[in-house]
Amino acid sequence: MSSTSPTPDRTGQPAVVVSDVTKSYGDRRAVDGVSLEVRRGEFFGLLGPNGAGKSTLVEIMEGLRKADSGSVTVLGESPWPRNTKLLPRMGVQTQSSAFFVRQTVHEHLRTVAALFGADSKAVDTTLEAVGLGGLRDVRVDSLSGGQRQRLAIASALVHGPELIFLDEPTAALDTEGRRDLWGVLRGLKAEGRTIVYTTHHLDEAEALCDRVGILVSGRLVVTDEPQNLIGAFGAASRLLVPLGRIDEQQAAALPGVDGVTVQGGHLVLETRATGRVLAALDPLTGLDGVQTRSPSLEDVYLEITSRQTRPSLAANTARDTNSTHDTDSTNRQEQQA
Ligand SMILES: Nc1ncnc2c1ncn2[C@@H]1O[C@H](COP(=O)(O)OP(=O)(O)OP(=O)(O)O)[C@@H](O)[C@H]1O
Repeated sequence: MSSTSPTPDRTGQPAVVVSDVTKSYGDRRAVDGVSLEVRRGEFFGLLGPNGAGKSTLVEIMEGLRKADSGSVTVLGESPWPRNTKLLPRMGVQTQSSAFFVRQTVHEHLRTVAALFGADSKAVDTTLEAVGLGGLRDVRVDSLSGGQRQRLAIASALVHGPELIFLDEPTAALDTEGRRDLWGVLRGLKAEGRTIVYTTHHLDEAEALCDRVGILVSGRLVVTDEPQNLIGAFGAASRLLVPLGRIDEQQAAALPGVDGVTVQGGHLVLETRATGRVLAALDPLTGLDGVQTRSPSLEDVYLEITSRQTRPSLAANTARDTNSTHDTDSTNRQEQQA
């Protein structure tokens, strides 16, 4: 999208290195000993429930907040105290991005581009990319919430930064706007840029991210590729059987079925042995109309976050993952056990 491609990295250093970072607000521990690395060119998603510490952690990486302890390196530099050398190399969209509200959309973005010494031609291409081309002459204070969000994203991208931080960039967007932004983000990754973003949309994280990290109560519980997490946690598949074929008790008694619920017009059979259950269903009901749903990142996320918030299971997860720090895939087998 941008005319400026990121300078190829010849150092082999990760884009971001976070080591044992801690941050409290009063007696509330928002980030609790987090360590992680984001590789150059990687699309990294930070996931977690409300209040888990995602924004605080991202703002520490961006140099907008000071960690209480631990260290952070961004593109080989410390982002704190405010490091002006990093500003042209980073794009930042926060949940409270500031705007020049009396300017038009185009004037606003031109001002932002000028602050970074960016090419003014990038203003038009960036507005088009985020779907604001038709609103260039509208005043910022007349924009809807979703349109402002697009402008905040445009403001983070207009100077062609090599590392982009986006905090819930699709939160206020409609379905079409979300899908459009996915295209923009994929384009940025294809240009070799590194993206660190937070989201509550698990389908989006699964579709876009090379790796995700899940934060719960300030602690990084796991970090891995979405597909690896789905495999490692052995989340259940679902078989949807039209109602009236078999009853709940019969379904629950089938070998390999872990649970049965009724949803809409279907019995939903949870299983980690799809083939066995299909083989058992076939002689009873036939397989016509039976649908199979594979486990998703959302299933794994719900399993991990509920384990962490239920004390007895949290103890198991802490033991299984060996450490609550950057576990990556190394402990996958233990997690499964
Ligand atoms: N400026 C602040 N002053 C005091 N407490 C804060 C401040 N910012 C965040 N917190 C608290 O720190 C914790 C982590 O907040 P943070 O915004 O980082 O979480 P989050 O994961 O980004 O949440 P969300 O998904 O709701 O945006 C929360 O308990 C929040 O109430």
